[in-house]
Amino acid sequence: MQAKKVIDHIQSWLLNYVDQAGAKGFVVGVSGGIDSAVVSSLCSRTGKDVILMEMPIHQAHDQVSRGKKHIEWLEKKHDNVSSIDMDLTPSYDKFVRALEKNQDINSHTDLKFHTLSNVRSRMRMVSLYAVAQLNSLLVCGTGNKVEDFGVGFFTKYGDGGVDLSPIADLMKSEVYELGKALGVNKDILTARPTDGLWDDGRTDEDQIGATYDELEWAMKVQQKHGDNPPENVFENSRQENIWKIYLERHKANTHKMKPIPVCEIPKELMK
Ligand SMILES: NC(=O)c1ccc[n+]([C@@H]2O[C@H](COP(=O)([O-])OP(=O)(O)OC[C@H]3O[C@@H](n4cnc5c(N)ncnc54)[C@H](O)[C@@H]3O)[C@@H](O)[C@H]2O)c1
Ligand SMILES: Nc1ncnc2c1ncn2[C@@H]1O[C@H](COP(=O)(O)O)[C@@H](O)[C@H]1O
Ligand SMILES: O=P(O)(O)OP(=O)(O)O
Repeated sequence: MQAKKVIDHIQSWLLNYVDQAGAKGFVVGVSGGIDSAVVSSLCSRTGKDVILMEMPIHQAHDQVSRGKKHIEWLEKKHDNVSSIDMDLTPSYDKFVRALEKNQDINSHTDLKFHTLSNVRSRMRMVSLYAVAQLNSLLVCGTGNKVEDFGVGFFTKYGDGGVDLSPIADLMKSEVYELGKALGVNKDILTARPTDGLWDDGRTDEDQIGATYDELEWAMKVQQKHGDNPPENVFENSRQENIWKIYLERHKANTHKMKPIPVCEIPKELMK
């Protein structure tokens, strides 16, 4: 990949899109992870208004401080960049208490944590859109190709609810390459990817059972062979297992990758 040229390409794409939309710039949630670090850096380079939002919800300290450091770096470097620190923890806690009054969430621990992880992501989406509308900005997405079109590892209408998606045609390893070329700091480049949505601090790899490199490999297998690759594609049992993990997630999450189904009314019923 020609990283510098890809950066210029995305920068022009962002500029063209925001201009034709008649918006003033972008709002980006910054988590301390690589995807949001790269997207916020790319948006900052456009010269348009950029608001970077840090939105902790019972967040691990290291994630918050990586995010803050990155935001400070971009604010120093670019006059068009400003930031908002919005602690969503109290609102989230209130929401959980209200939910508990109406739903028995405590008897299904796994389902409770899973559900609430997605609530966190959706609360951030609500906050990003509020700030976007108040400032005539667009909500810029941070999903990469493996998350968005491979395993569907994002929250529907949470971090998946965005206006435009500048890095969704790049594999995770390519996002790291851009990160290096953009000068993103080492703490972010070496942090283990995590959605930061779970109190026990589990990483994406802990959740999925495969690394992003492994998932990338599986996605390439799918691109080449479809959903039924020949046996000889797999060199060992680990590869067979990764393929199973990948395909299962891909199939279960296909609904997130397509427009929502609309019930078409037969013409004869409309007469
Ligand atoms: N980028 C990241 O790393 C990132 C960000 C956020 C979340 N995550 C992770 O992603 C996962 C998201 O959880 P999820 O996928 O269970 O939640 P989700 O809310 O994204 O998707 C599940 C919901 O989709 C709907 N749905 C399910 N099947 C459907 C179908 N066939 N057609 C239409 N709609 C359907 C239902 O409303 C269901 O509750 C979690 O594990 C979370 O930790 C990762
Ligand atoms: N703590 C956070 N502050 C701001 N924005 C955040 C935070 N955590 C996540 N985000 C945004 O959501 C996407 C996806 O997050 P994952 O950590 O991959 O789940 C992230 O890129 C931020 O834009
Ligand atoms: O989306 P981010 O920025 O949180 O990156 P990662 O998923 O690598 O933590």
